Amino acid sequence: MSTFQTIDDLPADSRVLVRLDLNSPIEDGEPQDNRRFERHARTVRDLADAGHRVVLVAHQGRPGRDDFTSLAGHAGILADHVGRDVEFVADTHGEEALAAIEALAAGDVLLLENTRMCDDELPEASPAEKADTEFVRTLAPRFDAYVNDAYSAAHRRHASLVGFPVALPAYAGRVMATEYEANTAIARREFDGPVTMVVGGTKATDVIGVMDALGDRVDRFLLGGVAGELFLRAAGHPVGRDLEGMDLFDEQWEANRDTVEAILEERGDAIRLASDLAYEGADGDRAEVPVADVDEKTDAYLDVGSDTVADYDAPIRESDAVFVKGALGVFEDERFADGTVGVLEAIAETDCFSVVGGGDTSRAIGMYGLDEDDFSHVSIAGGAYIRALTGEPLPAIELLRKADDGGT
Ligand SMILES: Nc1ncnc2c1ncn2[C@@H]1O[C@H](COP(=O)(O)OP(=O)(O)OP(=O)(O)O)[C@@H](O)[C@H]1O
Ligand SMILES: O=C(O)[C@H](O)COP(=O)(O)O
Repeated sequence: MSTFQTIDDLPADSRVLVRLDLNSPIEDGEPQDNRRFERHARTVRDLADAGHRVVLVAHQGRPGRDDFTSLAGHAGILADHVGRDVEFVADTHGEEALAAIEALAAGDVLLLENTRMCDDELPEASPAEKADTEFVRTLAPRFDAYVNDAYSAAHRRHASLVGFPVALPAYAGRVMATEYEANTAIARREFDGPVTMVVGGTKATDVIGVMDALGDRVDRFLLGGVAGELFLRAAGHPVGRDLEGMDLFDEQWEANRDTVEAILEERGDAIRLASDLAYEGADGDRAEVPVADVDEKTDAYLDVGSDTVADYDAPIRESDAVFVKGALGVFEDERFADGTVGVLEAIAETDCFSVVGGGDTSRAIGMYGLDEDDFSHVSIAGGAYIRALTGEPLPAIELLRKADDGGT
């Protein structure tokens, strides 16, 4: 039995309310196209092609932040990916929204306004409390079913994520089902051979928490990025100097020092640290230094070095599964992309099960001409991916699961 009821199980001619995650980078006030649109388009297209009436809800940013804006621009980008019109109404659940929902014909697609513009959406609360908000009580009776495709927001207990599945029969969309299967594979430990995790990026506290929680479900951790330098510090090397204007190292070092030292002590054999690092030399070019030669914290290291890339190659090729969380360097700058790209290339060349997660890190695949099809799964989730890796239940997903068990 599959974990969820999916959109393939929907009764014919349903009126469906569909939660997507279209949260995107905003530049000059406009949403920027990204993988989320492309992935969700498949769910929307399949629902519309099946003749359902499709109403979409999604969020953008948070009140008080620069990226908190209307979904008007998102509708056009989504329409291009779906290959159908996506009507937009600048209302979440008022008269205008209700009239537009009422007017839909079979196969029509309508996007409502940013859910976070509705006061009932954000404060986190229990599913029962969220189901009892005016937002959910007003919209739910207009639909036959609720579809959750917003895997990457499933760690939030917001009305559109946990309220509607209490009020309506709930189904998983294509993105939800695919992301769930791939990202929980490591927690379910469904591999016979070695499992490797590549750990990097700037959110050291998050990834160190994952390393701690995963314990021996992972055989080898290959480290880089900020987390990697914190482990090198714990091993006695004076690294971890911030670029001007950043505070990535000292605070995260204080917060994680005990955990890092404990992991090194307990799982030292499983941890591979960089043997060399790259920095910006006096002439502006990439320069490298063996970690053993670093005796003063004078340079900001922006990538792992070429010996490290070579060291990480064999463990990747010997693995049954490789999970990536975070970049090994500042790959946005071509001079410091070797670590991230080298590791991704090695993974792409093997036929192991591979998952690349994190919005930033997965951008490197397109930037450096790698083929997404060479990876088993490229996740569009950030916080939800981190939690899924360790098997932590995500509230919105638990509700879909209960629906499959016949509960509410
Ligand atoms: N040594 C370093 N110093 C500063 N930044 C670094 C370093 N190594 C990697 N990075 C940065 O880490 C970023 C990617 O990691 P991040 O922790 O943001 O995670 P992500 O998992 O890709 O994304 P998200 O969690 O935001 O979806 C890249 O943008 C890269 O520039
Ligand atoms: O972009 C994301 O990671 C998700 O949409 C969750 O957004 P949030 O962190 O603002 O809740």
